[in-house]
Amino acid sequence: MIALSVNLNKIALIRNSRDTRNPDIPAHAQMCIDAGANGITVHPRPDQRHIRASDCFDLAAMLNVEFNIEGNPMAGPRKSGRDGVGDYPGFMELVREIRPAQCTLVPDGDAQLTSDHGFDLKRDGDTVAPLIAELKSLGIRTSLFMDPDEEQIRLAAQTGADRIELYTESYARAYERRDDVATILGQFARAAEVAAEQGLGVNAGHDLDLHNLPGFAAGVPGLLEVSIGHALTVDALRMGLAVTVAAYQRALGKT
Ligand SMILES: CC(=O)[C@@H](O)[C@H](O)COP(=O)(O)O
Ligand SMILES: NCC(=O)COP(=O)(O)O
Repeated sequence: MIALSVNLNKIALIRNSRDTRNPDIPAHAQMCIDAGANGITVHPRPDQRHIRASDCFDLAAMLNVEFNIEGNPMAGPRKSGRDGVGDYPGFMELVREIRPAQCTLVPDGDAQLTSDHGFDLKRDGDTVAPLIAELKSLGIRTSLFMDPDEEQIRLAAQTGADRIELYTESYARAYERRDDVATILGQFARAAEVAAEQGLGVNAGHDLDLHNLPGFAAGVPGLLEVSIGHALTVDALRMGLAVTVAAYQRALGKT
């Protein structure tokens, strides 16, 4: 069974466009859970453009499903600069305080529009490994955001991480273009096989949607979890959140 973890970033983006709590983040997390979501994912960025540190505490207080916090482990403290919005404590500090079920480390720069690459562990492996060890000592499952690159995935295993999250943008774009989907999907399937050989669990995410998800779920062996937010939120504008979450579960082959 592939777990569906709903990413709430874009619901928070709407909330931040007014000085209000509407849409209420914990309430929408609960709607996702009531509709069958297996987990909730957030990506608190230093500029708090969408998910804020305070949201992470609010969610941690009410979630009864797995909580996955994603972000750049090197992101330090940042003043919010906005009345009524708390400061960003730094990614690792936030995770240390909350101790979510899972933490997915993502090598994002502050200026990025969105996550757009996996780790280069040839360069950053020695930096990442002790952070992985600390998170595991806190009882947090660790995952590294990775491109479907066999060599990099082998390096991911050497960091001591529990899982990788395959960065699925290249698959989503190939699917849109209807261009060489089988070849790209084969790269992800091989990457998942290498991960499993290395003792790593396999998650996946970024630009997965109702159209490309069934093929990915069927084509990538041993997939444990997908985290989906952008397309799911857009679909929810059309179909409603509960109906949309159920549709994504069906796209994962669950009835
Ligand atoms: C790591 C990844 O691909 C997503 O989890 C990320 O959260 C997307 O971030 P935005 O929602 O800020 O685009
Ligand atoms: N890790 C991927 C995620 O949480 C959501 O990515 P997206 O569906 O918003 O592209």
